[in-house]
Amino acid sequence: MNKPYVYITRTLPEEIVEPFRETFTVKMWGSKEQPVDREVLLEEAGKADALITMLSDQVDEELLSKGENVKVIANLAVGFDNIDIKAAEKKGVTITNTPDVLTETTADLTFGLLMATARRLMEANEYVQNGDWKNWAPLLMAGHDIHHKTIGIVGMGRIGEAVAHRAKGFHMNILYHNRSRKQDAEEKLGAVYASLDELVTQADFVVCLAPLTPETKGMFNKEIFKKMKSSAIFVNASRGDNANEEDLYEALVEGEIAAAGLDVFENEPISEDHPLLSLQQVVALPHIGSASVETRKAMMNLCLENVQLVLNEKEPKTKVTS
Ligand SMILES: NC(=O)C1=CN([C@@H]2O[C@H](COP(=O)(O)OP(=O)(O)OC[C@H]3O[C@@H](n4cnc5c(N)ncnc54)[C@H](OP(=O)(O)O)[C@@H]3O)[C@@H](O)[C@H]2O)C=CC1
Ligand SMILES: O=CC(=O)O
Repeated sequence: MNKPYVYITRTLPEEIVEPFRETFTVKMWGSKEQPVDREVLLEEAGKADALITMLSDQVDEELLSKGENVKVIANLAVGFDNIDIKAAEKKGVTITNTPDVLTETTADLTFGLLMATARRLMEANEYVQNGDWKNWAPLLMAGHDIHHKTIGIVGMGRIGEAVAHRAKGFHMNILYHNRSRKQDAEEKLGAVYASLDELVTQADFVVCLAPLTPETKGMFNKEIFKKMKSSAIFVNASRGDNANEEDLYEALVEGEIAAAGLDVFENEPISEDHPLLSLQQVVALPHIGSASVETRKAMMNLCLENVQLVLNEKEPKTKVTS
């Protein structure tokens, strides 16, 4: 009997894929960095029983209709805004993602980004490397305190809560905003529920960790930035589209907020001449929230395990539903 055919849209380490070659025929797009050509993906979908996709691949009706035999698509991310879940469900294709295994790693990065932005670490590093450091000065590279300040987390889910744990260690006051209250986070962490307006007016650090949905798209806009403190720092580690970048740029230039730490952008990779990158008070990272070697390997393994389970007519570990 022919082995099921699994197509992976990037080159993953052979040590991860190899154990699965006994049960599947695996083919991978030949680059670790470049996204798969759309035409190649459509063609491969036509031959595949399963796909492993990246967050940069659009899984839409066109792709689903080409993949006549595709039973499962495992997305190497917890976010699944690149996938038309309803269309997949209509076609009977199982979609899986990678929750939990990346939570702590992404929280580390989010809190690290908050710290780097508040304490101007990137600017200070560049200052030293450029040979500009000639003297010690009382206000040289002075930034903003983190400890005992107020953090406002929009999207207090798995990662949001893990960020709140870190914030608690820094004796921060924790506000959060979700569509529903999280009693456990309130009890364990002393987090206080707030409306979005209350949160953005009171927080020193506004951290977005909500998924990208029609409801959250552009939620950080001109009006919201205007409500923030002029000393506020905005951190976005969820999806770029949750913030309106033109409005963010204006808020930073007009001094309506103090700084921004961004791991995600409306268009990724962000172009090097993007206005946001011209601002010293912006720390920009290339979407590396979950990028530790350990976590990325765990995510890859989870995708492969989910594919194996579905192809063996079993429930996957982490199925996404609409
Ligand atoms: N930068 C990076 O590399 C990474 C980014 N991410 C991003 O982080 C996101 C969160 O991941 P994770 O914590 O695992 O997801 P969860 O689903 O656990 O958490 C998402 C939270 O957002 C809240 N939420 C949803 N809709 C809204 C809304 N309209 N307004 C306010 N809150 C809302 C949910 O609560 P409720 O339903 O009550 O509203 C939930 O608590 C991912 O979707 C992804 O986009 C994840 C990993 C790495
Ligand atoms: O952005 C990354 C994810 O896992 O979602």
